[in-house]
Amino acid sequence: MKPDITFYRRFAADILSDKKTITIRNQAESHFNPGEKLRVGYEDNNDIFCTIEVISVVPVAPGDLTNDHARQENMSLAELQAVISQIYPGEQQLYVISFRRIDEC
Ligand SMILES: CC(=O)Nc1cc[nH]c(=O)n1
Repeated sequence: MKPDITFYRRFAADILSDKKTITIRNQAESHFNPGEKLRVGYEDNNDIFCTIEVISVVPVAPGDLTNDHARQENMSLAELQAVISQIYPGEQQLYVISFRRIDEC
């Protein structure tokens, strides 16, 4: 079965150990709703590695990212800003998807 959302493989360990509890996405992936349960897969092969429940989806401008966002990504703010500008160059509107991991697969 296809995942509902995918992550780069390098983020999987942090998700599975509950150190990463948000993901920042663009409009194309802002359609999730609180309470929705999502199958989570690897970006490179779509293999599913866990399930998460969406807690909230909140708009954020890249310039408004904070240390609190970085802590929830298990990164420094400088690392988070670099990752976001690499994945979403030039995007002015992003969305913070907060989640809790339900289980490993
Ligand atoms: C596949 C993909 O886009 N993964 C992302 C993007 C932004 N944040 C994140 O945690 N994972």
